[in-house]
This record gives sequence, C-alpha cells and structure tokens, in this order.
Amino acid sequence: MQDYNIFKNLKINFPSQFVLHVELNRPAKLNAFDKISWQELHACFKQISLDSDVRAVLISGAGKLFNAGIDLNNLNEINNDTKEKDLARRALHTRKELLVAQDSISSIEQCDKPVIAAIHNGCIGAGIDLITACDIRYCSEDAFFSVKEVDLGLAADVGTLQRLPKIVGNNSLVRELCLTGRNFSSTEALNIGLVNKVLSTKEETLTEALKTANIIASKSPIATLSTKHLLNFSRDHSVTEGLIYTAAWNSAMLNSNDLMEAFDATMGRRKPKFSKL
Ligand SMILES: CC/C=C\C=C\CC(=O)SCCNC(=O)CCNC(=O)[C@H](O)C(C)(C)COP(=O)(O)OP(=O)(O)OC[C@H]1O[C@@H](n2cnc3c(N)ncnc32)[C@H](O)[C@@H]1OP(=O)(O)O
Repeated sequence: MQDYNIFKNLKINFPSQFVLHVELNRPAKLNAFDKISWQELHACFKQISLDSDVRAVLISGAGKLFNAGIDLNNLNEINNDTKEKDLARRALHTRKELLVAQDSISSIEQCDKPVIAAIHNGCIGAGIDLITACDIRYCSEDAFFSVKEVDLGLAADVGTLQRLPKIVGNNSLVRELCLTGRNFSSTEALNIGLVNKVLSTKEETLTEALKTANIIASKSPIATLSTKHLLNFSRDHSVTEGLIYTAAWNSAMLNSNDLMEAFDATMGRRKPKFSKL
C-alpha cells in the first residue's frame, strides 16, 4: 500500500476501489504552482504509476479555481537574476528549473494509469500545461481557460505549445489562443475539443469524472495501461511505426490472464475480476 499522506500541496483520497483522486490543494493561492507543487506533482504521479491499487486517476483543484498557473512569486527564483554568477551558470540554473517543471507535467502523461481532469472556474497558464497532459478533460460551465504566458512576456514552456495543437489541431485558432492569451469559455473549449463534456457545477463535473474513472477501473489494467501507452506512442509516430510497435507490445500483453477472464465473463454474463498488476 503506497502512502499518499506525505504531500503538502496535494490532497489524495480513494473515492472508490482502484480510483485515486488527486486534488491540487493550495486554495489560498488559487492552487498556483510553487516549487513544492512541481516536486510533489512529479513524485505523486511516479508513485501512482507503481501503485497496483490504482487503475484510474481524477485530478481537480480545491477551492475557488482549478489552477491560477505558476506562482508569480517564484518567477525570480527561476530567473536566478543574480550578478554573482556568469550568464552561462544562470542559464543552466534556469534550464534546470524548467526541466523540473516539464518533468512534473510530463509525469501525468507518462503515468501508466489514465488521468481525468475535472476543471472548474479558472485554468490559467501552467493549468493548461497540466490539463493537456491528462487523458480526458471535463469542465463545469463556469470554467474559463487562458494560455496566459504571453501576457507575462514569455512563451509557454512546460507542454502547452507541444500538446495543445495535438489535441485541438495546429491551426489558426490555437495560434490565436496562444498568441493573445485571451480567456476562452467552457463552450469554446468544448467546441474546439479541449474538453469533451461540460457539466453545470464543479460537483457534477467531479461526479461525471468519477463515473468515467470507475468504468476505466473496471477494465483489465493491462488493457487500459496498454491503450494509453499505445495512443501516446501512435500520436508521436507515423501509422506504420505505431502498428509495428503495437504488434511488438501486444505480442507480450496478449499473454495476460485478463483475456481469458474477459472472454469468460462475457460468455457467463458476469462482471470480470482482474488481478492486480
Ligand atoms: C517554469 C515555468 C513553468 C510554468 C510557467 C507558467 C506560466 C503561467 O502559469 S502564466 C499564468 C500566471 N498566472 C496568472 O497570471 C494569474 C494571476 N492571477 C490572477 O490574475 C487572479 O488571481 C485571478 C486568477 C484572475 C483570480 O482573481 P481573484 O478571484 O480576484 O483572486 P485574487 O484575489 O487575485 O487571488 C487570491 C489569492 O491568490 C493569489 N494568487 C492568484 N494567482 C496567483 C499566482 N499565479 N501566483 C501567486 N499567487 C496567486 C493572490 O495573490 C491572492 O493572494 P492573497 O494572499 O490573498 O493576496
């Protein structure tokens, strides 16, 4: 059994069997990402990957907003604007900080278990980096989104510019959103395919996300892990490369007991029971 009571800025619970809920929990600062948040998010998702008691994950924000982006008080730390070090050393420091933040967000995409974001109210800057690394996104009607970095004088650097175009298309609209930083609504997010469901309230969004997580958690963990892994691989490779890789991957995974259990349960009209990974 993994221990999740070790995080300061994340609140973790199991709302149902095999489903883990990660709540961004810095509500007084609208869940803005400080140094601890980057480190904890990374550690948490690495832990989830290894946890055989988890088959699906929900991520949401505590309090008024889903996420207000990077903690603006931390920008100086990243810049390390000190005259004591030469330019190269300062650049290496900044690069290291950026890689920490990138790895933190990427740990969600690389997590073996499917991750569902339940977004309410604001999702700003680093919040968009986070949700674009998730597998499924639902939001409440009051949600608004902003690729805000351009307003702070920088290009988004921890995933939005790489992942958002792969979700909504590398088109004129995505460039408008990233170049203007303008707010866009839950309706627009639905229309462009950034989210696939809009619910009336935060509570309904969480309930709907949990319903989907429960369905995923009822499947073979080998099948869901493989599906996520192969979708990610195929997104970043040609169809031919994806098919070759899938054949190699499934030549091992088709040996799981889960196939027989799933066939047997279907024929016997009963719920399948899959053993832990
Ligand atoms: C390594 C680099 C990696 C990633 C880089 C990412 C870049 C970005 O994330 S760009 C986006 C940065 N975020 C913002 O620009 C949003 C800033 N916040 C706001 O504009 C507003 O807070 C709001 C989201 C519109 C909400 O407004 P409101 O409802 O009026 O709440 P506030 O009173 O403003 O905020 C309450 C409380 O939270 C603090 N806070 C809000 N956002 C941040 C933040 N990003 N960083 C730090 N603190 C934040 C705010 O100061 C208030 O705190 P008090 O102590 O109560 O004053």
